[in-house]
Amino acid sequence: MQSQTIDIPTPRLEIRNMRRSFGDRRVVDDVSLTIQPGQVLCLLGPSGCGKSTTLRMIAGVDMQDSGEIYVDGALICDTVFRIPPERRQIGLMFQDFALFPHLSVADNVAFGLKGSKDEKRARVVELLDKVNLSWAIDQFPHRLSGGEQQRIALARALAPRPRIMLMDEPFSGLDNRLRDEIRDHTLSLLKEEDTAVMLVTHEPEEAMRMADEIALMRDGRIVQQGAPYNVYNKPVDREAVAFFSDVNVIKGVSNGALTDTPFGQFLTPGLADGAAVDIVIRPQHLKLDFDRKGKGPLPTASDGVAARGRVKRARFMGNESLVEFVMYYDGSELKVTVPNVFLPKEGTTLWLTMRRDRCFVFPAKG
Ligand SMILES: Nc1ncnc2c1ncn2[C@@H]1O[C@H](COP(=O)(O)OP(=O)(O)OP(=O)(O)O)[C@@H](O)[C@H]1O
Repeated sequence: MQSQTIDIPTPRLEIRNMRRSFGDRRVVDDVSLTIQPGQVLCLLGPSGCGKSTTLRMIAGVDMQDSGEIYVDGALICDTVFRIPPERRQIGLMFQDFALFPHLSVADNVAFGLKGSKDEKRARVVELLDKVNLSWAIDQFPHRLSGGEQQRIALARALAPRPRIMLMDEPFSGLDNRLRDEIRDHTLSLLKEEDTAVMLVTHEPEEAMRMADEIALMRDGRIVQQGAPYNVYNKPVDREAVAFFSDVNVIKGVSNGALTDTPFGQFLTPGLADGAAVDIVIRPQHLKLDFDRKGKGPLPTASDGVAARGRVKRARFMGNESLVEFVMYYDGSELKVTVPNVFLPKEGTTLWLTMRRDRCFVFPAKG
């Protein structure tokens, strides 16, 4: 019988079982990740969960208590062996990207480059062209806008052709108007250069926009990892749902693998009788319909189940309206977001329709 070999590409970056404590507090707890060339992995999590510490250890400016770091399959750091930061071929970009104020744009971009004067100049010209700032080659940083300085910092970080790019909230200093444009441009440039990217952010929207893969971090651990679609649509727990958007939590108690809710009975298999249940749904996944003399919509099975609620408050939020309800069934409160302007009066009765496949069922914590 012939044996088959499966060709698994060597990751550009692999970290295994990384741990780091400060005092008796473990801030990075057994973190393992891989990134392929040309792939963007977003390390996403709330402030203080250990993202930057993870990044600093990979960059070599902090040292893990245990764990290993490999680049293209070769060990670059464990607790005994350590290649210094400047020899790791890792590019860094932080929110405070600090260009050298006394150097021209050309000299800033050429700063980490080796080779002849002509070779350096050619690379500077190539990169400034890629970030659409060829015209600024002889300018000094203070003459440029925040967005332009950020693009120069990107060119500087990419100039030595790093094998890996580590980015810590690199866009958070930019105003909203610029941010999306610069994010998209940065992303396409990083892909073009085939760099493996680890981007640290606490903003789910940024991670969804930039990432091929999201690693969701909480209290020093990776709690979930996958493509943005999967992390958003198959969250591991209630906190993971809530990290991406506002949520409604319908509380219930499982009995005979069923839980009563304003929307009828829900299947809650695998839960013991008497177990507390959280049924979680995002406000944008509830649909609204008008009340017709006490009667609501007649949804098909795929539309879900309808229940009556009374408007408690409605607010216009810019792109959408947020309507808060008190449910007739049990007085529980639910929020619904509706595109554009929809501001029903307080006390109006409306029907909410909930699709079961949009809900997440978790055992309640605590
Ligand atoms: N050198 C240090 N000494 C002591 N504690 C530290 C040190 N560096 C980080 N910490 C603590 O470790 C925890 C994780 O910090 P880290 O900067 O990795 O979090 P983060 O997820 O990047 O947060 P943020 O998004 O706010 O930057 C924090 O509570 C921080 O105060």
